[in-house]
Amino acid sequence: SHAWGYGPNDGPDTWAENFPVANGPRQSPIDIIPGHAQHDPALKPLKLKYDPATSKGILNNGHSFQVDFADDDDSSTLTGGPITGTYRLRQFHFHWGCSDDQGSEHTIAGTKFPCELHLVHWNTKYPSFADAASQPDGLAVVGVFLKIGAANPSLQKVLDALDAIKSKGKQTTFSNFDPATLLPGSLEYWTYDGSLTTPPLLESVTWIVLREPISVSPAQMAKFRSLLFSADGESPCRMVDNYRPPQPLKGRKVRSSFK
Ligand SMILES: NS(=O)(=O)c1c(F)cccc1F
Ligand SMILES: [Zn+2]
Repeated sequence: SHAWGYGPNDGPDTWAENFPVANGPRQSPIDIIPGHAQHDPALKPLKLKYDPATSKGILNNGHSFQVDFADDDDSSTLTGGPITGTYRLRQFHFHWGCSDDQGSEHTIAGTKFPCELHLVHWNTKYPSFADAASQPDGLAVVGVFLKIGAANPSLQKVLDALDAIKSKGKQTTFSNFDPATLLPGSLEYWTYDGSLTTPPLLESVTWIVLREPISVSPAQMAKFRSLLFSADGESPCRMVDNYRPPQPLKGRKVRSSFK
Protein backbone atom coordinates (compact mmCIF):
# COMPACT_ATOMS: atom_id res chain seq x y z
CA SER A 1 0.00 0.00 0.00
CA HIS A 2 1.14 3.56 -0.57
CA ALA A 3 2.04 4.58 2.99
CA TRP A 4 2.70 8.31 2.92
CA GLY A 5 3.11 10.92 5.62
CA TYR A 6 4.85 14.15 6.54
CA GLY A 7 8.10 12.82 7.95
CA PRO A 8 11.64 12.82 6.50
CA ASN A 9 11.16 9.37 4.91
CA ASP A 10 7.55 9.57 3.68
CA GLY A 11 6.89 13.30 3.35
CA PRO A 12 5.95 15.60 0.43
CA ASP A 13 9.36 15.32 -1.27
CA THR A 14 8.89 11.52 -1.58
CA TRP A 15 5.24 11.49 -2.78
CA ALA A 16 6.13 11.58 -6.51
CA GLU A 17 7.64 8.07 -6.19
CA ASN A 18 4.19 6.53 -5.72
CA PHE A 19 2.05 9.41 -7.06
CA PRO A 20 3.77 10.82 -10.19
CA VAL A 21 0.97 13.41 -10.61
CA ALA A 22 2.80 15.17 -7.75
CA ASN A 23 4.81 16.84 -10.55
CA GLY A 24 1.70 17.60 -12.62
CA PRO A 25 0.50 20.90 -14.15
CA ARG A 26 -2.17 21.79 -11.55
CA GLN A 27 -0.83 20.85 -8.14
CA SER A 28 -1.83 22.42 -4.80
CA PRO A 29 -1.24 24.30 -2.61
CA ILE A 30 0.27 27.45 -4.14
CA ASP A 31 1.65 30.75 -2.93
CA ILE A 32 -1.04 33.33 -3.64
CA ILE A 33 0.43 36.70 -4.63
CA PRO A 34 -2.43 39.21 -4.33
CA GLY A 35 -0.79 41.66 -6.76
CA HIS A 36 -0.70 38.95 -9.46
CA ALA A 37 -4.35 37.89 -9.05
CA GLN A 38 -6.80 39.24 -11.60
CA HIS A 39 -10.19 40.53 -10.42
CA ASP A 40 -12.91 38.75 -12.41
CA PRO A 41 -16.21 40.70 -12.27
CA ALA A 42 -18.00 37.67 -13.71
CA LEU A 43 -17.28 35.67 -10.53
CA LYS A 44 -20.44 35.14 -8.48
CA PRO A 45 -20.76 35.40 -4.70
CA LEU A 46 -20.17 32.16 -2.83
CA LYS A 47 -23.33 30.51 -1.57
CA LEU A 48 -22.76 28.08 1.31
CA LYS A 49 -25.89 26.42 2.69
CA TYR A 50 -25.09 24.01 5.53
CA ASP A 51 -27.54 21.97 7.62
CA PRO A 52 -26.06 21.09 11.06
CA ALA A 53 -28.13 17.90 11.04
CA THR A 54 -25.77 16.52 8.37
CA SER A 55 -22.72 16.47 10.63
CA LYS A 56 -22.04 12.85 11.60
CA GLY A 57 -18.66 12.05 13.11
CA ILE A 58 -15.09 13.12 13.75
CA LEU A 59 -12.16 10.90 12.80
CA ASN A 60 -8.37 10.83 13.28
CA ASN A 61 -7.26 9.43 9.90
CA GLY A 62 -3.54 9.45 10.70
CA HIS A 63 -2.86 12.52 8.54
CA SER A 64 -5.31 15.07 10.04
CA PHE A 65 -8.69 14.88 11.65
CA GLN A 66 -11.89 15.35 9.73
CA VAL A 67 -15.55 16.00 10.47
CA ASP A 68 -17.69 13.93 8.12
CA PHE A 69 -21.11 14.93 6.77
CA ALA A 70 -24.06 13.01 5.38
CA ASP A 71 -23.91 13.71 1.65
CA ASP A 72 -26.82 11.57 0.37
CA ASP A 73 -28.93 14.66 -0.40
CA ASP A 74 -28.49 18.40 -1.07
CA SER A 75 -28.82 19.49 2.59
CA SER A 76 -25.32 20.98 2.80
CA THR A 77 -24.11 22.54 -0.44
CA LEU A 78 -21.81 25.03 -2.13
CA THR A 79 -23.12 26.90 -5.17
CA GLY A 80 -22.17 30.13 -6.93
CA GLY A 81 -18.62 31.44 -6.77
CA PRO A 82 -16.47 30.15 -9.65
CA ILE A 83 -18.37 26.87 -9.96
CA THR A 84 -21.38 25.83 -11.99
CA GLY A 85 -23.92 23.41 -10.53
CA THR A 86 -24.18 22.07 -7.00
CA TYR A 87 -21.40 20.65 -4.84
CA ARG A 88 -22.17 18.72 -1.63
CA LEU A 89 -20.19 19.09 1.60
CA ARG A 90 -18.36 15.83 2.32
CA GLN A 91 -15.98 16.72 5.16
CA PHE A 92 -13.81 19.40 6.65
CA HIS A 93 -10.32 19.05 8.08
CA PHE A 94 -7.28 21.14 8.97
CA HIS A 95 -3.52 21.40 8.39
CA TRP A 96 -1.28 22.95 11.05
CA GLY A 97 2.30 23.47 12.26
CA CYS A 98 4.50 22.57 15.22
CA SER A 99 4.67 26.30 16.03
CA ASP A 100 2.58 29.37 15.20
CA ASP A 101 4.94 30.49 12.39
CA GLN A 102 3.93 27.69 10.01
CA GLY A 103 1.17 25.20 9.25
CA SER A 104 -0.96 26.52 6.40
CA GLU A 105 -0.74 24.96 2.94
CA HIS A 106 -1.56 28.01 0.86
CA THR A 107 0.56 31.06 1.63
CA ILE A 108 -0.06 34.72 0.88
CA ALA A 109 2.99 36.37 -0.71
CA GLY A 110 5.13 33.93 1.28
CA THR A 111 3.28 34.44 4.56
CA LYS A 112 2.43 31.20 6.36
CA PHE A 113 -0.48 30.97 8.78
CA PRO A 114 -0.48 28.62 11.79
CA CYS A 115 -3.41 26.61 10.44
CA GLU A 116 -5.70 26.19 7.42
CA LEU A 117 -9.26 24.81 7.30
CA HIS A 118 -10.46 22.90 4.22
CA LEU A 119 -14.17 22.36 3.52
CA VAL A 120 -14.37 19.64 0.87
CA HIS A 121 -17.31 19.51 -1.57
CA TRP A 122 -18.06 17.25 -4.57
CA ASN A 123 -19.93 17.93 -7.80
CA THR A 124 -23.36 16.29 -7.87
CA LYS A 125 -23.12 15.82 -11.64
CA TYR A 126 -21.14 12.71 -10.58
CA PRO A 127 -22.69 9.78 -8.65
CA SER A 128 -20.30 9.90 -5.68
CA PHE A 129 -17.37 11.66 -4.01
CA ALA A 130 -15.03 8.91 -5.21
CA ASP A 131 -16.14 9.36 -8.83
CA ALA A 132 -16.00 13.15 -8.58
CA ALA A 133 -12.49 13.05 -7.10
CA SER A 134 -11.11 11.74 -10.41
CA GLN A 135 -12.74 14.45 -12.57
CA PRO A 136 -11.22 17.85 -13.46
CA ASP A 137 -14.36 19.63 -12.16
CA GLY A 138 -15.17 17.08 -9.49
CA LEU A 139 -14.26 18.84 -6.24
CA ALA A 140 -14.42 22.32 -4.76
CA VAL A 141 -12.50 23.03 -1.58
CA VAL A 142 -13.01 26.21 0.44
CA GLY A 143 -9.81 27.14 2.27
CA VAL A 144 -9.88 29.37 5.34
CA PHE A 145 -6.75 30.67 7.08
CA LEU A 146 -6.55 30.68 10.87
CA LYS A 147 -4.64 33.61 12.43
CA ILE A 148 -3.49 33.87 16.06
CA GLY A 149 -5.83 36.06 18.10
CA ALA A 150 -8.85 35.62 20.32
CA ALA A 151 -10.08 32.13 21.12
CA ASN A 152 -12.66 30.95 18.58
CA PRO A 153 -15.79 29.57 20.32
CA SER A 154 -17.01 27.66 17.26
CA LEU A 155 -13.61 26.03 16.71
CA GLN A 156 -13.56 25.14 20.42
CA LYS A 157 -16.56 22.84 19.91
CA VAL A 158 -14.46 20.87 17.42
CA LEU A 159 -11.32 20.92 19.61
CA ASP A 160 -13.29 19.63 22.62
CA ALA A 161 -13.85 16.39 20.69
CA LEU A 162 -10.14 15.74 20.07
CA ASP A 163 -9.49 13.95 23.38
CA ALA A 164 -11.68 11.13 22.09
CA ILE A 165 -9.73 10.73 18.83
CA LYS A 166 -6.13 11.20 20.00
CA SER A 167 -4.62 8.40 17.93
CA LYS A 168 -4.89 7.18 14.32
CA GLY A 169 -8.09 5.32 13.51
CA LYS A 170 -10.12 6.65 16.43
CA GLN A 171 -13.51 8.23 15.70
CA THR A 172 -16.53 9.42 17.62
CA THR A 173 -19.94 10.91 16.88
CA PHE A 174 -20.06 14.63 16.19
CA SER A 175 -23.64 15.82 15.81
CA ASN A 176 -25.43 19.04 15.15
CA PHE A 177 -22.43 21.14 14.19
CA ASP A 178 -22.85 24.05 11.77
CA PRO A 179 -19.66 24.54 9.75
CA ALA A 180 -20.90 27.99 8.70
CA THR A 181 -19.91 29.13 12.21
CA LEU A 182 -16.28 28.54 11.16
CA LEU A 183 -16.49 31.04 8.27
CA PRO A 184 -15.24 34.65 8.45
CA GLY A 185 -17.53 37.65 7.98
CA SER A 186 -16.45 38.22 4.38
CA LEU A 187 -16.64 35.51 1.72
CA GLU A 188 -14.33 37.33 -0.69
CA TYR A 189 -11.98 34.81 -2.27
CA TRP A 190 -9.19 33.87 -4.63
CA THR A 191 -9.80 30.93 -6.96
CA TYR A 192 -7.62 28.69 -9.15
CA ASP A 193 -7.56 25.18 -10.59
CA GLY A 194 -5.61 22.72 -8.44
CA SER A 195 -5.44 19.36 -6.75
CA LEU A 196 -5.80 17.43 -3.54
CA THR A 197 -2.89 18.45 -1.32
CA THR A 198 -2.46 14.90 -0.05
CA PRO A 199 -1.96 11.68 -1.99
CA PRO A 200 -3.43 10.67 -4.42
CA LEU A 201 -2.95 14.39 -5.32
CA LEU A 202 -5.75 14.16 -7.90
CA GLU A 203 -6.06 17.24 -10.15
CA SER A 204 -9.78 17.62 -9.54
CA VAL A 205 -10.10 20.62 -7.23
CA THR A 206 -11.45 24.10 -7.88
CA TRP A 207 -9.78 25.95 -5.01
CA ILE A 208 -11.66 28.79 -3.33
CA VAL A 209 -9.38 30.44 -0.73
CA LEU A 210 -11.04 33.05 1.49
CA ARG A 211 -9.22 36.35 1.91
CA GLU A 212 -10.35 36.94 5.54
CA PRO A 213 -8.88 34.62 8.19
CA ILE A 214 -10.72 33.37 11.28
CA SER A 215 -9.12 33.57 14.72
CA VAL A 216 -7.49 30.87 16.81
CA SER A 217 -5.79 31.30 20.20
CA PRO A 218 -2.36 29.90 21.10
CA ALA A 219 -4.03 27.51 23.56
CA GLN A 220 -6.33 26.29 20.81
CA MET A 221 -3.34 25.70 18.53
CA ALA A 222 -1.79 23.61 21.32
CA LYS A 223 -4.94 21.47 21.28
CA PHE A 224 -4.44 20.62 17.57
CA ARG A 225 -0.87 19.59 18.42
CA SER A 226 -2.08 17.16 21.11
CA LEU A 227 -3.20 14.72 18.42
CA LEU A 228 -1.04 11.81 17.25
CA PHE A 229 -0.19 10.55 13.75
CA SER A 230 0.39 7.16 15.38
CA ALA A 231 -2.12 4.49 16.39
CA ASP A 232 -2.60 3.09 19.89
CA GLY A 233 0.27 0.76 20.68
CA GLU A 234 2.67 2.42 18.22
CA SER A 235 5.44 4.72 19.44
CA PRO A 236 3.68 8.09 19.83
CA CYS A 237 4.29 10.66 17.05
CA ARG A 238 2.77 14.12 17.46
CA MET A 239 0.46 15.26 14.68
CA VAL A 240 2.15 18.52 13.62
CA ASP A 241 3.41 20.00 10.32
CA ASN A 242 0.82 18.02 8.31
CA TYR A 243 1.03 20.50 5.42
CA ARG A 244 2.35 20.29 1.86
CA PRO A 245 4.43 23.31 0.82
CA PRO A 246 3.42 25.52 -2.14
CA GLN A 247 3.81 23.96 -5.60
CA PRO A 248 4.80 25.50 -8.97
CA LEU A 249 2.09 27.65 -10.58
CA LYS A 250 3.00 26.37 -14.10
CA GLY A 251 1.26 29.23 -15.87
CA ARG A 252 -2.02 29.09 -13.95
CA LYS A 253 -4.00 32.28 -13.34
CA VAL A 254 -5.36 33.12 -9.91
CA ARG A 255 -8.58 35.14 -10.01
CA SER A 256 -10.07 37.27 -7.24
CA SER A 257 -13.72 37.95 -6.47
CA PHE A 258 -12.74 41.39 -5.19
CA LYS A 259 -10.85 44.47 -6.40
N1 LIG B 1 -6.24 18.80 1.59
S1 LIG B 1 -7.44 18.67 0.52
O1 LIG B 1 -8.52 19.55 0.91
O2 LIG B 1 -6.92 18.84 -0.82
C1 LIG B 1 -8.15 17.05 0.59
C2 LIG B 1 -9.31 16.78 -0.14
F1 LIG B 1 -9.85 17.77 -0.86
C3 LIG B 1 -9.90 15.52 -0.10
C4 LIG B 1 -9.34 14.52 0.65
C5 LIG B 1 -8.21 14.77 1.39
C6 LIG B 1 -7.63 16.04 1.35
F2 LIG B 1 -6.52 16.29 2.09
ZN1 LIG C 1 -6.66 19.79 3.23
